[in-house]
Amino acid sequence: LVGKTCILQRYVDHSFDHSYVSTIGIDFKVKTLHVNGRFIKLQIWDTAGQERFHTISTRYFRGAHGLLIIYDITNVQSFDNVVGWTKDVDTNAGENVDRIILGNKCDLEDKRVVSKEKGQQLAWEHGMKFLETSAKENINIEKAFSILVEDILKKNHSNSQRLDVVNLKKSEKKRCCNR
Ligand SMILES: Nc1nc2c(ncn2[C@@H]2O[C@H](COP(=O)(O)OP(=O)(O)OP(=O)(O)O)[C@@H](O)[C@H]2O)c(=O)[nH]1
Repeated sequence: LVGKTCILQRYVDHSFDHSYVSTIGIDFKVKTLHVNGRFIKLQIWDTAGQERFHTISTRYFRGAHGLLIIYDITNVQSFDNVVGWTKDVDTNAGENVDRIILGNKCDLEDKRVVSKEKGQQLAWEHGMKFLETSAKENINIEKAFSILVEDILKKNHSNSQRLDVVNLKKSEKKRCCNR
């Protein structure tokens, strides 16, 4: 519910849909970019936020070049869950995988419960980049992806035919006693 699907829709389809349809399992969209005279095909995976899909989601970011880890600035639980996700990412994604933390729904300033400083601090502690975004108002969505793509390209993936970017929506995850 942090807005993963909306962020992807805003970035790829340039639209925002108010109706909410929970992602089941996994979904992806493709976007082609023209960077430095080359065409880059981005495959962006949208993983389900619910705990019952956790294993699937984890499996999908193993092969990724970059990860967006997203919370909702109006939901403190989603922010706490990002901490859990960063650990999962450390375990399952390679060290070389570029990561960015996004605090989404920044248009809802009156409902904010997570300060921008808290988000920046968390990202800094994990050596990640950070942005506040709004899929609804189209704030920093393009920028988030272009920062990630730029970092990926810098990291010598330039010969790769395929760049997979996982849109990690872990933030709604509920921690379970047997994990
Ligand atoms: N105000 C505001 N609402 C947003 C924003 N992004 C998403 N939403 C709303 O938040 C709800 C959830 O959005 P989704 O993109 O479906 O969330 P999700 O993280 O993909 O959810 P799951 O697929 O269940 O994991 C929807 O009702 C959206 O309209 C935003 O930037 N601002």
